[in-house]
This record gives sequence, C-alpha cells and structure tokens, in this order.
Amino acid sequence: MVRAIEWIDAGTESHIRLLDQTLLPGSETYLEVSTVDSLIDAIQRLAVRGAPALGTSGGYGVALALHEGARKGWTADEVKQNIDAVANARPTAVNLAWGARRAETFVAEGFERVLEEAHAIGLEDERANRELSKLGADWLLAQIGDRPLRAVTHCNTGALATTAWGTAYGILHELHLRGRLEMVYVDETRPLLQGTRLTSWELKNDGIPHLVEVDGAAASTILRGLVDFAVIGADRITANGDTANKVGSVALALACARKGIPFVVAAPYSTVDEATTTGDDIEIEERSDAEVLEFAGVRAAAEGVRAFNPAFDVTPHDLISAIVTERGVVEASTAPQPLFPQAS
Ligand SMILES: CSC[C@@H](O)[C@@H](O)C(=O)COP(=O)(O)O
Repeated sequence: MVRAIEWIDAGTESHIRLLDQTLLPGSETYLEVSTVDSLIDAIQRLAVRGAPALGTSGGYGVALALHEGARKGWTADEVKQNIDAVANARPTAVNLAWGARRAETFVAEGFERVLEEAHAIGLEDERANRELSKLGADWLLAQIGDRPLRAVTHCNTGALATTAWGTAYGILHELHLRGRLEMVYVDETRPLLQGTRLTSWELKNDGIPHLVEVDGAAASTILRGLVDFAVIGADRITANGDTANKVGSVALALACARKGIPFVVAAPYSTVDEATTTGDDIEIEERSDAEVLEFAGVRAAAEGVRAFNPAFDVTPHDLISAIVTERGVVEASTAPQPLFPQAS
C-alpha cells in the first residue's frame, strides 16, 4: 500500500517524506521535506492532503519544528511560531491543528517524545480507518441487502488521504474484498481532480471496477438509480453532525435524500470537532482564482473574470444517513442532538 507520509529517521538529516500528490498519477515523486516552510508549502499546494493525512502531517510538523529549531538555534518562541504556522496552514480540516496541538503537548519533554506522539497519531489513524471500514460495510449491507452494491464517491479518501488504508475509500475496499461491490462512480472533483487523478489511480491499483464522471453528473447518476448509496469522507464533523467535505459533496447528499438511498460519511474520530456546535461555524478555505479559471495551466476564462473557489461545502446533518467512525455508526438524521457531545 502506498504511503503518503512518513518520517525518515536519519540523525541530523531526519525529515518528512511525502508522496507529491500534485504529480499523480503521471509520476510517483517523493518530496524530502526538512524545513517547516517547505512542509507548509506542500500542505498549501496539496502535495499532501486529505484530513487524516493532514493530522499526521501536523504531528510530524511539530517534530520537524523541533528538529529544524535545534539545527538553527531557534528560541522557544520561534519554535512555537513555527508550530502555529503548521497548525494553521489550511483552515477547514480539523485534523491538521488537532495533530499539531496533540504533538505540541509534549514539546517540553523533547524531540523524541514529540516524534513518538506523531508516530502514534499515524498508527491510530490506520487502525481507525480499518475498523470504520468494516463497520461501514456491515451497516451498508444490513441497510441495502446482501447483494453487489453500486456506489458514488467524491474527492479522494484512500491511503493517499490518510496515513494508510482510507476512510470512505476503505469502506469501498472492504466491500470489494467481501465480493459485494459491483461499481464505483468516481466524481472527478473539480478543480484539482482528486477523483480523476487520485481515487481512480487507487481503485485501479486495487482492481476495483469504476467509472470517472464529471461532478455535474453525480446528482443525475443518483436520481437515475445507477447507484445504491453515496459515501464520502470528511474534513470536519461538528457536534451536531454537520459535515464539511470537498465542495460538491452536498449535491450528492441532496440527491440521495430525494432518491431515498443512504448518504454515508466516513471518518476517523479525530475528524469530529466536538467544540464546534454546527457547520455554520466551520471556516471554509477559499483557494485561488487560477484553479478555476485556468485549465491545465492555460487560462480558460476571459481576462478580468474573477472566480469563487470554496474548497469545501457543509452537508447538514439531517441529509446524512450515517456517520461512521471507529467508535461506531451514528444514524445522523435520527440521533439526538448533539450527536457528539463535548467531552467533559
Ligand atoms: C479521508 S480524506 C477526507 C477529506 O479530507 C477529503 O474528502 C477531502 O475533502 C480532501 O480535500 P483536499 O482539498 O484534497 O485536502
């Protein structure tokens, strides 16, 4: 299985190795990241992306800040500023700041302890993804019946987007291994094509039958009865179950509600933000005009035209049939509010 993010132990040369996802599927190129600035650049360019992978990046980012700080003689304040910069590199996926703040707790105990915590974040993520994939597959088969299923998914939620295995993708993979998955419709995922470039690459490598469709086809695919369910990942799930994910996700939810088929959100519990009450309070990242107005680096829109480029949307909890985490399946539309009460 592909590893999107790894810590390379090499003494004074220790660093983070990232698979550069901007170059997939054409080239499997690894970035050797040894400074906080280059990690932030990789996060903002989406060389590393996907909420759980960002969580692990946050953890390793703190280790990197200590490592670079020791080399360059940073003060404690400078180390702290660099940790904050990693935590804030992208705003919507809660995992990034969560991972950074979790590892930061151990700064006073030194680099080795921070690195140990960052490794733990990654290991827990893989375990969570494997567990939630089984739970999600069980739930879907119980709901829909024990027959080959057809699915639609949006963006990329596989090993590339996580430390390993995947979330929504993990459920699809699990159904495939059980011989219960007939076809996956993969939304291309404008504007950066995570579906076309990344999800279809992973599905192809895993031998899972799929078709890539333009994002605008998804609602009609659902209404025409071509799929039995939709499954997506999440960047942030608030206390009431509202879910931020890649822009375009809410269209799938609306179509599934109209058609009466399950719309499932899958994420490790690290994506649940108990401190945020509803989706209205989620900061939605807005990205550059060029991503929308250019096609393969060539301007497609007339000069002077501006874009609106939110990277995420929020699906209200009442449109979500189930939220699957490693802790279990919550049927979001019927469960009491808040779904995920703040830990006391
Ligand atoms: C398991 S990944 C879940 C989400 O992070 C994923 O669906 C998504 O929206 C990723 O957006 P991206 O902008 O590629 O980081």
